[in-house]
Amino acid sequence: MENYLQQLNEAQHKAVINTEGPSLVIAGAGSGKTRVLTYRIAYLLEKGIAPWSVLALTFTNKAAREMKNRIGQIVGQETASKLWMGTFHSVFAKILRIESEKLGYPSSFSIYDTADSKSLINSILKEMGLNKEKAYRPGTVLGRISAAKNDLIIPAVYARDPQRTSADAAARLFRMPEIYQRYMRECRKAGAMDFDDLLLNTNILFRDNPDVLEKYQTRFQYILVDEYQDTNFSQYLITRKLAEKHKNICVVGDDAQSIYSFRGAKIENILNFRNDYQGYQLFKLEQNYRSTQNIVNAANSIIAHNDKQIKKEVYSQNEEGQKINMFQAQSEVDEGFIVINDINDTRLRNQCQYQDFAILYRTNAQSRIFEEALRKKNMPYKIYGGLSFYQRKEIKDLLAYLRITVNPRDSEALKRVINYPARGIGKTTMEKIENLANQNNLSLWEVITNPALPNTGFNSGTLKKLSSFARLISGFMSQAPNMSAFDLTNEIATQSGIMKELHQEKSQENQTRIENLEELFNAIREFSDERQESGENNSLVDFLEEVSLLTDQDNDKPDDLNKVTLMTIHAAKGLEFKNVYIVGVEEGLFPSSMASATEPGIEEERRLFYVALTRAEERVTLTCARNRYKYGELTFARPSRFLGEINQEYLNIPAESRSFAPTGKETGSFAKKKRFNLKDDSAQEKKKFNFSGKTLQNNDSPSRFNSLAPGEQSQIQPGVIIEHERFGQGKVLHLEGVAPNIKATVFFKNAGQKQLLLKFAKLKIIT
Ligand SMILES: Nc1ncnc2c1ncn2[C@@H]1O[C@H](COP(=O)(O)OP(=O)(O)OP(=O)(O)O)[C@@H](O)[C@H]1O
Ligand SMILES: [Mg+2]
Repeated sequence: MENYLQQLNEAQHKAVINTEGPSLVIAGAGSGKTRVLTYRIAYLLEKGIAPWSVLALTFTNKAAREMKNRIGQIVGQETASKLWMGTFHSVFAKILRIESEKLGYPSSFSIYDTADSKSLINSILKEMGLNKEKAYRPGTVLGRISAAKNDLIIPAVYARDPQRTSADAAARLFRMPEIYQRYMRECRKAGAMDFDDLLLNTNILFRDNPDVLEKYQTRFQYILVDEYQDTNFSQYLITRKLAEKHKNICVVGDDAQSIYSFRGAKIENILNFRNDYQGYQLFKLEQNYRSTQNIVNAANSIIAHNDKQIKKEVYSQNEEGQKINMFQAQSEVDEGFIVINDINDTRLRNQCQYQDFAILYRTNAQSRIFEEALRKKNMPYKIYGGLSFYQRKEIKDLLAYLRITVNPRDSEALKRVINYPARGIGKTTMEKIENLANQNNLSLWEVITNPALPNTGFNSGTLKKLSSFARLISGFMSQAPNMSAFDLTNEIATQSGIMKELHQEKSQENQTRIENLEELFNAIREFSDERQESGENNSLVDFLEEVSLLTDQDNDKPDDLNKVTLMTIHAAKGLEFKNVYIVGVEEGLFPSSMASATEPGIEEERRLFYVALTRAEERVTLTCARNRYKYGELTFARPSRFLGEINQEYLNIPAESRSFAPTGKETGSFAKKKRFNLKDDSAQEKKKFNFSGKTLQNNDSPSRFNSLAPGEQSQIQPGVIIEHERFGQGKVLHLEGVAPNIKATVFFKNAGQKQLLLKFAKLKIIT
């Protein structure tokens, strides 16, 4: 057997073999947290713990797959395949299917994706006559419902929660409680759960069924969670409940990499851990194995600008490595070419593979420029997120047929295909059916198949069309139990008329669609075979579940190996690449303009920047553009404040890009100044963890007026109210010049219009 324990340093080794009781591993990026978790599981299995009594929760399915694979190499794949391992959503979806009856759901419940949820919200808004109101955008409404669910606030409580209702009132969303209530009702009628329901319903299941909770508490002797800093309250509570009995819970995380608070992630979960599990063991890992010294130091220097963090240091004993490169391009198109050319040069010079390169951006929309440049150069690439394979129209159409076959009450799926291919079931008919469904508290399917339907005023032509659709679906339903998922899908593609429809008009577009559907058949076959081999469930329900729970990191196909990777930084969490390009490092883009308004927002963006930097093993390149199109208009872009915040020692700035040389006072080496000081349980340490405590608040500075730090300078934007040491309060009118020589024109109430050079002016930002 492989001696994997030798592949650990002393601190990691300790964290692996001390398996009993609660453990907290908090450590910086690339220090082997995921490796510790992986080897800890291998170690447990080797000691004879049954794989099905281990529950391991990862942030993506891909991470789970890789971890399982690695464990399999040590203890045998068969044993590894029996672990309960996956994302929160996929593991608890599995448990919910087993226990669905207790919640009044069918075991083949559908999982609504974001598009389904938005479409449902749209219908609800329409019914309530709110669809023309500007405040009620489906995305906004869904965001609020999602936040409520992840805080375990159900509709009845929502309406009584003053914090929520007053926030809604401020956003002019007065009818949120009712929308939320209706949304829940519709999902239930449809036998569907959205992503957040998977967690909420798990909590409800455990709350209302002590026997069920006890069963899983007993089963899961060991619970392990990766990326703990990004769990939300709902997830936190699930693990806490499950761990109550054995208390063998090990969580690993890095507060500096918490980047999902916009989705409800709570950094406080780490703090709660300390309170919930008295006598827990704390493990700290200090050595980064991933990156060069230069990259680690640069990353430390940037995260040091955040107030709210658990102080810790990470060091690398890898090579010092080269400095971080920076390029400022004229335009976004130039940025694309600079990056692609640099990838090509580096690949040839350093004999790298395409797969050694990643281009990371803040928003999906930035990918297009790089895709075009890569295509022009004939370089292979794979792109994550954005419009993934499973979001294509033809794929969603066929999947919708599969969904209603396993759960005919799935109204979003039904709406999608009842008239595709065209069957003459028009909008008016659908509106009537939806009304009937609402009035009688039924799903659309229950209306269509209702014996009383002929008495509701439809003409005989329409009735015929509806019953022929119902017969088609019923046919699929009765075939389903006797057919493999693959054969059934083929059958449905033909009998539904989708294939005929696509073959009828011979266009390039339709040809591509047919190829995509064939790809879907392949995916189903692969899924069935793989699952069969490992002895896991491989029904159509399981396939649909897997597809609906794919994350941005998951569309990695085996043939996708030697390609340049394009992804958002959020999706890059946990991953590593030899060469990393962080692009669009500009104010308003990164940090994003939405986040720049508040200090917590900026801190989260800074953590995101830290995550981006620490993905790299050898080389980091930062790029920005002078001009960029925004909403169809060419705008002047300023380099990001983050460029000024990196300790200059670690940067290589070409002469033509000197304009963003940092000017701030933060040039001392953070790495040398501060040692890792996360000590176990000392009173002083507790204080540091207390985020609301004084130690982490920086608002008691001695003088009221200082020159602005480079980070703050970029908060000075037209419209911002400032207070000047001598001139008093004034409003910023406009800015000119490039950092660090930005001049602001300000109108002061008492002193009139003045021009200030921001790097010298002694100011305070008021709003
Ligand atoms: N003791 C070690 N010896 C050699 N390589 C190691 C050691 N520990 C970890 N590594 C390697 O260092 C890299 C980073 O490890 P890992 O991904 O586990 O870190 P992490 O703390 O989970 O990072 P992140 O914070 O990005 O999630 C991996 O390539 C891993 O294989
Ligand atoms: Mg990790």
